[in-house]
Amino acid sequence: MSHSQRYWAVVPAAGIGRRMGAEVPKQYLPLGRQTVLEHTLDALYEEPRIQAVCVVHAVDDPYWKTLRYSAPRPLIEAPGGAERSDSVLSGILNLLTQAHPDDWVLVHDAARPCLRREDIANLMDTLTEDEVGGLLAVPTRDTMKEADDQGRVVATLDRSVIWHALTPQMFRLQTLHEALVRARDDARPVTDEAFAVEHLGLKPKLVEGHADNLKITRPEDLALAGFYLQQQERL
Ligand SMILES: Nc1ccn([C@@H]2O[C@H](COP(=O)(O)OP(=O)(O)OP(=O)(O)O)[C@@H](O)[C@H]2O)c(=O)n1
Ligand SMILES: C[C@](O)(CO)[C@H](O)COP(=O)(O)O
Repeated sequence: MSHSQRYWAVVPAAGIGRRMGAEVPKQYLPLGRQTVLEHTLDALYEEPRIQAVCVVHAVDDPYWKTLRYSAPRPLIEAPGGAERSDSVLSGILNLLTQAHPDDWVLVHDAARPCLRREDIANLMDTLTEDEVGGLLAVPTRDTMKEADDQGRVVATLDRSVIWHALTPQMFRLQTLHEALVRARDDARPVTDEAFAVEHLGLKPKLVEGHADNLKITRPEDLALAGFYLQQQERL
């Protein structure tokens, strides 16, 4: 690699939180004295190798401007899209105006505030010389069943090969750009970055993280996130 490698982050924060069913999008719900999104940003800025964070928020988002977040390093804004993958692509396009295509980007959900410092560092250390990139993930713990359309078990799966995909997901900017543009042009829905990269014929690396890096999705998840932040002495 001829240039010195740099690391950027994209935080998709343009969702409406339909499954959460709260009065405000879940990234703006309070967890102690800060919002979910501010805890997430704190976690990313704690990693000194990340030189700037691009927050992707909805164009008409009235909540973003009410935050009084003081970022310790550059914070870039980009407009959100209809799906998560559209929002991530918007962030990538913004970064490509100022970054090198071979720079790394870590995409991390706004709704995952409990990301551990050591998990980001481990992801970066593991992948920095990798050809493809990869993602934090945790192996499944339970016995896994495959169902038919009647909700009846048709198979018990080999759980040793099944992982839960978490974020951050870390790829080179040009790889992720190509993957997301191709997914968009093929009208293929992709629920995470790795899914898009897989369709380029590449194999993202799974880096084991921790299950406390949960995504706040349903109402009961908020209290659990508060508990995990307390355990990490961040609340
Ligand atoms: N069009 C979208 C949809 C989602 N996200 C972000 O992607 C992350 C993970 O998505 P998810 O948990 O599905 O969030 P929501 O779309 O807000 O939730 P729901 O599907 O329940 O509406 C969240 O940080 C969310 O803000 C985004 O930036 N742009
Ligand atoms: C990217 C993600 O957080 C990985 O688990 C996830 O795919 C987000 O979307 P979901 O529809 O809530 O699974």
